[in-house]
Amino acid sequence: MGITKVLCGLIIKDQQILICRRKPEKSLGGYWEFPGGKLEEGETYEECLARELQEELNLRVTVKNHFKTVIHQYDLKTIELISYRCETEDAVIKLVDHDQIEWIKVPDLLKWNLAPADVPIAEALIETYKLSE
Ligand SMILES: Nc1nc2c([nH]c(=O)n2[C@H]2C[C@H](O)[C@@H](COP(=O)(O)OP(=O)(O)OP(=O)(O)O)O2)c(=O)[nH]1
Repeated sequence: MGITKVLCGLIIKDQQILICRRKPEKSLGGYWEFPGGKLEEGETYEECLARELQEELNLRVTVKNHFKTVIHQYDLKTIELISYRCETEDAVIKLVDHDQIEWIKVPDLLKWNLAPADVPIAEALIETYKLSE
């Protein structure tokens, strides 16, 4: 089986980052993640992320720089999780694939039950945040 490419957005606003909890009926239900989704054929990474964030949260974002890519093997599949920093002016979020969202401080990320593939991204973000202080 191949590797599924998944894009996710690191949306930081007023010093806080957005995390979303996957609905219980979804794969990895109940885990917190950086919102995003699977790359479709013919899309660039930036197009995929902008589309997913619009569909899932009704957020219009500007996709900024690539942050980190993680390859993670779950029991049933392997994903390549590609994270980008994103910015948004929108304040209102609509929930479609998630049942809860939180804006949290970056140093608190590991206190949440993150999807396993997201943990190395969270760790790297925390390190970057420490250096920038
Ligand atoms: N969107 C997103 N997905 C993530 C993250 N971390 C992580 O392991 N994943 C996994 C969950 C899903 O298996 C896959 C993304 O697919 P999706 O969000 O389109 O969800 P889905 O339920 O349609 O996917 P599936 O697993 O049922 O095929 O990547 C993350 O931070 N963001």
